[in-house]
Amino acid sequence: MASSGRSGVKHLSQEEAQAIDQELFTEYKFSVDQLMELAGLSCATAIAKAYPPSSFTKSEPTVLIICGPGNNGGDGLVCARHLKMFGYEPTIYYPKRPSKALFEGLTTQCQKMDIPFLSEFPSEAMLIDELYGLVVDAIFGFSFKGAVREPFGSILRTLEQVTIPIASIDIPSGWDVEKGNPDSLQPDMLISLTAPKKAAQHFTGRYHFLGGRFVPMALQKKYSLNLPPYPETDCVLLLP
Ligand SMILES: NC(=O)C1=CN([C@@H]2O[C@H](COP(=O)(O)OP(=O)(O)OC[C@H]3O[C@@H](n4cnc5c(N)ncnc54)[C@H](O)[C@@H]3O)[C@@H](O)[C@H]2O)[C@@H](O)CC1
Ligand SMILES: [K+]
Repeated sequence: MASSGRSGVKHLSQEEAQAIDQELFTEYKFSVDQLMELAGLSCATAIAKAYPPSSFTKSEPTVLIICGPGNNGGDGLVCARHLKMFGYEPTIYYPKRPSKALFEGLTTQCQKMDIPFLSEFPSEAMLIDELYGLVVDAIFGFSFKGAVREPFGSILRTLEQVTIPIASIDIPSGWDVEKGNPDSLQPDMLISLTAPKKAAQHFTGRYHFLGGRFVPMALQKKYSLNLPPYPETDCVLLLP
């Protein structure tokens, strides 16, 4: 069933999100690297708009980025690299790394840019609040299904306790892609890539951005995305 939010933009089911993703690769011949770069850049840009370095109360604009095992995690690695370029101090936690050239390359790029990778996740939410000004949740995106498996269950339980803002990439992790999850993370920011997923209708944080300005018009029309126009050359748009 079609659904749309206040802006009139379509909210996608899990199946539709995966179908558009596949079509971008198979019919439109984009590569994953290309779209991941644009997705990650959108996320870093949205973060820079909502939380400029000058707004951080810490002496440095420190950001903890938690990357999951799929492409959502890849978006997080790209986002970290751009945040560093924008003057932030990102730190990455990446516990489950796929052995694929794409992810290995993105990891090396971050390492060579002196972005630290934590070997263990902070055991207490209080430690995260003390050390960082923002958390980026790049754990799960639109392919998440079922009950959360470890080590991500305990990571999410810790994140539920932090008081600093959380910015979620594409889906707040632990949320059902269509139904949401009132008992899991409640992020302050959501960056919906391509188009919001149905779960975004349960988002109550301050900033809902649309990002990933790469969907060709014919594909937007085929899926009736009804995307609002992005301003000028911007790669992100703040939704009402
Ligand atoms: N088409 C698009 O719009 C684009 C999507 N991108 C990103 O790609 C994401 C989708 O990526 P993927 O399809 O790789 O999937 P995800 O990154 O959503 O997650 C899949 C991974 O999570 C694991 N997983 C799934 N359910 C789990 C559970 N219950 N407990 C523990 N682990 C679980 C899977 O085994 C798999 O390793 C999007 O949300 C978006 O962030 C971008 O990279 C590029 C463009
Ligand atoms: K996420």
